[in-house]
Amino acid sequence: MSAASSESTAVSPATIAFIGGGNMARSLIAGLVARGTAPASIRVAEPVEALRDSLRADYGVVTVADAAEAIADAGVWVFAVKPQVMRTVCDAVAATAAETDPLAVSIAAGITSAQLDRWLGGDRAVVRTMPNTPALLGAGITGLFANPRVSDAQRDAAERILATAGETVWIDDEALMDAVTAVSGSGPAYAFLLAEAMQAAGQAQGLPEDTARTLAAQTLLGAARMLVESGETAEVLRKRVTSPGGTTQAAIETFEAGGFRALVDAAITAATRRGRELSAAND
Ligand SMILES: NC(=O)C1=CN([C@@H]2O[C@H](COP(=O)(O)OP(=O)(O)OC[C@H]3O[C@@H](n4cnc5c(N)ncnc54)[C@H](O)[C@@H]3O)[C@@H](O)[C@H]2O)C=CC1
Ligand SMILES: O=C(O)[C@@H]1CCC=N1
Repeated sequence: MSAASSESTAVSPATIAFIGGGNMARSLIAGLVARGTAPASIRVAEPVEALRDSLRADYGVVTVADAAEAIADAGVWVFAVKPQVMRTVCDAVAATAAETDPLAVSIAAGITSAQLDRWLGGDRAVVRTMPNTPALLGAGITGLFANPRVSDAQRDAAERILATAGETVWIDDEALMDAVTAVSGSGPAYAFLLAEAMQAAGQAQGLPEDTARTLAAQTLLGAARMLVESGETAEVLRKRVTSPGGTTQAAIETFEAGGFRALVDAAITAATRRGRELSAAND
């Protein structure tokens, strides 16, 4: 199949090409198909055969080994590869981008819209996004930034794709996308770390492993639902659990004395800095 279709009319704005069919692409594809996007309108370029096979088997999407085949007739290209290979991947498809003028959507940490625009040959419509893994359940959140070349229709198209993964929030200042990455892109891992630590501490107090795991997981789920559904702040909800002189106060004072807030701040600062480093290191 030719990489660059000479007939631009063959390009469909409704056809979505994923370049990279790994974990995050799989989550987004699951959301798109579950919410009604025709699998035949989704192309996935993924070099690993086993991943291609499972995407085709699970979602009925069209899978190919090479990006050139996936992008030929697609109006939207979703770049879902690691930041470290993004430049090489863009170089390989830049000539087609110049011919077909697609909307380029990236989910890569760190990589800026200006880099993507430049690597795709310049004057390209680019939406830089940062989803997270709860996308797999439609319970994710994605930050999005559009460069000035993106039309209203393309903005809507990007929003529709990422909305299948959960909530969306547009960011006007791209410099803040590294902070979005640090808070919500990486954030599920922080919740899982807390769950691991709560489970281990519960086991250390004598609880059976399964019981400790269920107690920790269900507690995080319930607390997260209260945060989202009650309309109250985390501080108010925390104080309501904390009876004066009670068990929670004993725990919270221990967290505060151990520098919990400063530690979270340092962690999110480190993740934000790493996003900037990924941009510079892969330019
Ligand atoms: N894992 C996460 O929680 C999140 C990841 N991201 C971003 O998503 C991107 C992908 O991350 P994951 O899905 O976790 O990684 P992954 O490693 O699971 O997926 C990347 C896929 O790209 C494929 N690939 C490599 N070279 C390719 C090429 N030339 N053409 C087509 N495919 C190629 C790989 O075989 C792999 O399957 C990264 O840029 C990451 O920053 C964004 C939000 C959250
Ligand atoms: O750790 C990472 O670099 C990616 C981006 C956000 C979540 N995972």
